[in-house]
Amino acid sequence: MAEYTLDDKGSIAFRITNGVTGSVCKVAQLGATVVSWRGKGGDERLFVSTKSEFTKGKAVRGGIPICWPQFSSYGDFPKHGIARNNLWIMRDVETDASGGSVTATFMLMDDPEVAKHVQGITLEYRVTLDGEDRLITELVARGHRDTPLKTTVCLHTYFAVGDIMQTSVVGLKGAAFSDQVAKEEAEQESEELTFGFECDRIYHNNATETLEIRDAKNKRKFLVSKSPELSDWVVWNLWKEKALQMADMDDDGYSKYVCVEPTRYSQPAVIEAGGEFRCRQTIQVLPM
Ligand SMILES: O=P(O)(O)OC[C@H]1O[C@@H](O)[C@H](O)[C@@H](O)[C@@H]1O
Repeated sequence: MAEYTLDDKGSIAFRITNGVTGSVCKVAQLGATVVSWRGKGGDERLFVSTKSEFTKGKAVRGGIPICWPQFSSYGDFPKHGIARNNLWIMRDVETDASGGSVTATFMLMDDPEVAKHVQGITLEYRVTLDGEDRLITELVARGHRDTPLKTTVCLHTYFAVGDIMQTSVVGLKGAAFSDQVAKEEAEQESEELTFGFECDRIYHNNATETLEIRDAKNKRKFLVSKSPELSDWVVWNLWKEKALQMADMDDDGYSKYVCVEPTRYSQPAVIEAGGEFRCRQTIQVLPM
């Protein structure tokens, strides 16, 4: 089931409910950003800063912003692209009675702001609450233009954690990464990546399909998986000092989230005329 609702700042959002599992998510019209995902018991799984503005032209600070057609500032598009801060429409909702899943499909609205940056691409986003209480988000970009478009992409998920000091990311031991804070290449030595500092890392060309986020304070763990089209993992927490400087982040916001982001960065995707690019993340929450 899906219904219109308002997000926290009074702008339009869509509430999607899975009647079988009891899970509910909320997708803002702004950026088709999934801004809430709760299980049957009401536990919130995504972090959203209370200072998020929810206005066109600005991304939501939290949830799952879609960074497309560019990850970060690496290219000619605005930082993290134009999908996250423009308006989307909900196209339809399908319920798969046998599998117990519900999928809402969103389309990026073709308005002048979008057309100013990229033309001849249809962008579709499918948000599924499946029968096993998983959240699946899939982005599909279809080309109908004469020239191919080179893109990078990132599903920039802010996971809600009880305390960042009791949080770790597991599955990256031995992985090479670009440290965007120290501006150097490094390799992860430990089994668990723990926090206590500004962390901004691109684990490039990393084929690990699933990472585990241990949220010890909430006694739960997230399993986050990426489809093979997403070649990289990004892990980001801005930490104390930068949280104070960031206008749309709560002062203590850094302690309540970790971003683990399935990303396509190392080798940009090329969308040919008549072709498409598809990528997906799947998230599950388990007790710990
Ligand atoms: O402030 P923004 O544009 O939402 O970006 C947040 C962060 O997003 C991460 O993906 C980047 O690796 C960081 O470098 C960046 O700071």
